[in-house]
Amino acid sequence: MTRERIYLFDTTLRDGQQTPGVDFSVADKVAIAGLLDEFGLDYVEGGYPGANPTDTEFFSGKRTSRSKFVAFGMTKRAGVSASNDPGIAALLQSCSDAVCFVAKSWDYHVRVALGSTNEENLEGITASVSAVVASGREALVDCEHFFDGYKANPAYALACAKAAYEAGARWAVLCDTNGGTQPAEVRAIVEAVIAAGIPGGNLGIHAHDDTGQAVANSLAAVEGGVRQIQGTLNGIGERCGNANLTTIIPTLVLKPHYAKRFETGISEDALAGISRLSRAFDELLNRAPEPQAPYVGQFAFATKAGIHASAIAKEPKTYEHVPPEAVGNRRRVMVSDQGGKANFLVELKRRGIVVPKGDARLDMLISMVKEREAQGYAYEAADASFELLARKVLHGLPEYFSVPSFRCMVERRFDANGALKTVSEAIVKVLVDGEEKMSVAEGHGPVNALDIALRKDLGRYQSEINDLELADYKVRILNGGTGAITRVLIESRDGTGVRWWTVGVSDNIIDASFQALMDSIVYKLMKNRELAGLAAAE
Ligand SMILES: CC(=O)SCCNC(=O)CCNC(=O)[C@H](O)C(C)(C)COP(=O)(O)OP(=O)(O)OC[C@H]1O[C@@H](n2cnc3c(N)ncnc32)[C@H](O)[C@@H]1OP(=O)(O)O
Ligand SMILES: CC(=O)C(=O)O
Repeated sequence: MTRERIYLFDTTLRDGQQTPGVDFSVADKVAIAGLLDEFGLDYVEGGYPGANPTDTEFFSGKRTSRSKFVAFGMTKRAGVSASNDPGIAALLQSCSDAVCFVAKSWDYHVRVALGSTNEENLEGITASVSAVVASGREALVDCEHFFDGYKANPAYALACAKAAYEAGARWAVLCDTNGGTQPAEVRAIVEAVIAAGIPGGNLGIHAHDDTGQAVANSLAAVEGGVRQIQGTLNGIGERCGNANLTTIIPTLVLKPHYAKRFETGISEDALAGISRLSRAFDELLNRAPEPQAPYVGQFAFATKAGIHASAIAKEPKTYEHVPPEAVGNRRRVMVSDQGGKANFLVELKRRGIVVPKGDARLDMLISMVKEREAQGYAYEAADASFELLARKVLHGLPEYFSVPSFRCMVERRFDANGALKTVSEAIVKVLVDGEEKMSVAEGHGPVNALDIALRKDLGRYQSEINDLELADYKVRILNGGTGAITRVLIESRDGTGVRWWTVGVSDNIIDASFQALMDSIVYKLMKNRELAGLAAAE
């Protein structure tokens, strides 16, 4: 059976740019366009040339080699010809393969937002598309508010989409701009549009996630007959975001319901890079990846539950809807108070720690983890602290150094200029090879000062921790009041690019931070020895 082609259109660099807090530089856009192009998207929409200097500069060159490079802009204004409209001129001057117009398709918007007549709007669509087609480029029209418009005035919404199609637009894209339409409505309206004469092969869907249905709406539109899907990486976009391509693409490729009927431009090899793509994008945005994201999230194939872990150890398919490797992700079996022996054995084996199921030390480790979790530790979130604890209990771990005492001070005082200032200082005594070293440091806060002092002089280990950096610091108060128990989680990374999390728990936030900082350094020293093929004690 021949499969129909679904075309994938990425609008990360255009609608994604409308996300609060997201502001791409030209260099960011070049890098992201490169990632999308390499991944195999059919269309990469780069932005709005003429709207701002970044986008105009970005469109001064062609930024993709395989994907069609798309410039976005609005249809011409009423009262001017397409050839005299500065917006159209900027689009035609851009180095793009295709132009995607946004056009009103809800008569209410034409009246209120444009202040023009329905006829002027239709004429604007026809003239704008014709100008792009005459320039030899592909034209697309995002029919803004199509579904709301169709519900209010079906004949006019259809007339807008038809004006685009009949003027030669390759795609009329039906947009759920306000994101409130439900999947069954999307499907029924798409079917009505096709019945009215626009072939599904010329229709696209652009869905927003305001009711958490952007992915469902995109797939409902495919069921209805559209053959282009617009979306963004990790679902970024205006308000609640756009349809998430990192969810839609694996679904189309891996789920037989779609894969039997449709093909995309994404190969299975490329799909195995989608988790990396998603994380590289978050890295560029400097934001933490969403751990529960379908397919690509850190927890997408993670299990805490003992009953699940035991079955997964026998046969992974028991609790996995697709193999994690297919999307470049991995299985994680976590240790916590929700886990049994199976969780621990799988996790220990993955870390190269072999222990027989009947070993009494394993029971000791499990009860220690459960006891500590009851006090507030969270080992499923602190992989490195778990490994240190496991190695200590099962095989012993050398004490590379110890900290007999530390002191942190926070002082609020007037400085020499009479300005009120808060100063944090830490003094740490470290014992290395029997020699006591004392380090003093100032920091932005007491934890920062403690961290700097702790890592200032570790004797013969100092050169080994020079590339150690703290990447993230999270504090959680586990019960209320000023005497509350505090959990601190610290993410560390080093020059090899490896990241790890450590945990500390105490009724004192400095003490909890100290535990997590110590675990981070000890883990780094242990990891260095493993990499060098040395015994942990060397
Ligand atoms: C649903 C979507 O996501 S559509 C994409 C939205 N994205 C953006 O708006 C981001 C980029 N936009 C911008 O930088 C600016 O809005 C610009 C440069 C495009 C225009 O700026 P300005 O000329 O100052 O106009 P302004 O932003 O105040 O208002 C938009 C104008 O476009 C008109 N307009 C809106 N949609 C269309 C359309 N499809 N066709 C023709 N005109 C339109 C509006 O009526 C309004 O005109 P008015 O100034 O006569 O009232
Ligand atoms: C065009 C667009 O981004 C929308 O209608 O949502």
